[in-house]
Amino acid sequence: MGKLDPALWRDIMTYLRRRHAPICRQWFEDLDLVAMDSGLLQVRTSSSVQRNYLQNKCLDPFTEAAQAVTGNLVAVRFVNEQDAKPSDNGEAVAAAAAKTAPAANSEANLARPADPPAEPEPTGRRTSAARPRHGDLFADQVVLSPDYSFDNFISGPNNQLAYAAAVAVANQPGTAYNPLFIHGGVGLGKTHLLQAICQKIMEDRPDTQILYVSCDAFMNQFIECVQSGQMHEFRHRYRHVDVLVIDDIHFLANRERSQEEFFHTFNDLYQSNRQIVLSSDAAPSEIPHLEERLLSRFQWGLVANVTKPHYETRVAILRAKVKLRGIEMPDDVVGYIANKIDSNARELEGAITTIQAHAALQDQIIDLNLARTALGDSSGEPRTNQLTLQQIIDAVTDHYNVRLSDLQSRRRHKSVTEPRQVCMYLARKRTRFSLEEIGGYFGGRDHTTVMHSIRTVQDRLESDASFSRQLDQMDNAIQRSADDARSG
Ligand SMILES: Nc1ncnc2c1ncn2[C@@H]1O[C@H](COP(=O)(O)OP(=O)(O)OP(=O)(O)O)[C@@H](O)[C@H]1O
Repeated sequence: MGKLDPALWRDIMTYLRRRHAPICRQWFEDLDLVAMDSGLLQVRTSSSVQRNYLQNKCLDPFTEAAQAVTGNLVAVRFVNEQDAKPSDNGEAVAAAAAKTAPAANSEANLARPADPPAEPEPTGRRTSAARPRHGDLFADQVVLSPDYSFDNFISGPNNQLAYAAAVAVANQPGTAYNPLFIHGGVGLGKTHLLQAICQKIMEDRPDTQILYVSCDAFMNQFIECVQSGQMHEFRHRYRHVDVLVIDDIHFLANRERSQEEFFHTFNDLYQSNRQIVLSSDAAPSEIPHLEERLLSRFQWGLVANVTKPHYETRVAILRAKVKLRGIEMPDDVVGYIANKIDSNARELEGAITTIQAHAALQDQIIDLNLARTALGDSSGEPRTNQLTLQQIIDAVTDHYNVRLSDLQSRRRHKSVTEPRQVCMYLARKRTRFSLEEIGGYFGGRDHTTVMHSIRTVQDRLESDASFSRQLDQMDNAIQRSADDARSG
């Protein structure tokens, strides 16, 4: 084994902070360089969650840093105590699965007595801990983020019930609230709470078998298993766990066969007191075309809503995120961001990333001036690349030859629904209006309808080249009119 130069790790960390600041976290300080042998650099982490996260999300920057600092073609591998001392008693092995954008987050902690101990591959993108049991069938797994713990969650009036219920479920899975159903708009912490539940249970009860998947993964696996005659494997996977966590369950809307299968999965788990945790962008009663029997089951336990954070909570979230990243941000900058962005925590985080990137590029400390410039309003004016809703409406109504009053009406004919959906999609993409605001403008529709419209357009863009060209034309027309407005 090669002798370890103590400066090596320090230099790697310095390189990462300079070149890859957004990925750096305070908990990186707990990482340790344990071996450097035959071109393989081993970094010890303090948990399997950290190990899987780093191996899946941060391998490239760490490898780049290690190669830049050593000048050699080294590979990096993340390990933890369990890798050093493999267990043979069939204890739980963490397997990962979650919603990094754009897919949903989900992590599994599957007990697999017959499996070998988890050992990440040095250069692979997926840890063997995340290796599926049945070939590639269950491979669409994502990774738990060490950031998404209860300690890092800010509880406020907007999420108190959901937070308290999540903690109760994590402390007593299967007995506190079953199912726990958390719903709310985008970026409001639903996935964070789901992952925090998983991590707490993994810490306190390592033998618990947890399966955490996105609803998309559930449905895709179901379809594949039906087609390949592997329903036995599918049912074994979903019905032999202690805790089943499914993110974005609203995707079950309109999916009759998936709903049917989920109904039986639910019953099986529920009847044997196993915990079910679900998240959704809408309350059970607002999920379109959800079978009555599922609707009532979703309401058996606790339904908790998360809403937009108030100013004080936004400030606290910003402070927590800044601390997690190990950066300095003066109070006036925190206050400025909290004032400017009132939509959701994801956007608050995005603002921190933008400001951090500006500071790194200009090699400056973060202050109010830099924050204002970074967020695009040094003059106090709205951002220049921001479009107005009217510009979008003009382009879309021109293209489809419809009137705004049609789009705002209750009419559901395709000649009206398509331009309405396109308007909602473009409004969400090109303006800062919230889902609620957009829905309100287009005939008092709720945010779930807007979400549904956006998804419909996105799906079509992927499968219909002619539609995609038309959307490009409208987008170009909108941009031209915005350019004209600016120059005129
Ligand atoms: N109360 C909170 N405290 C700390 N961080 C939060 C809080 N709410 C949200 N966040 C952070 O905001 C980001 C987005 O949260 P998350 O992914 O959980 O949202 P979501 O409700 O699942 O949204 P979506 O429906 O779009 O998936 C995450 O980084 C999360 O840590």
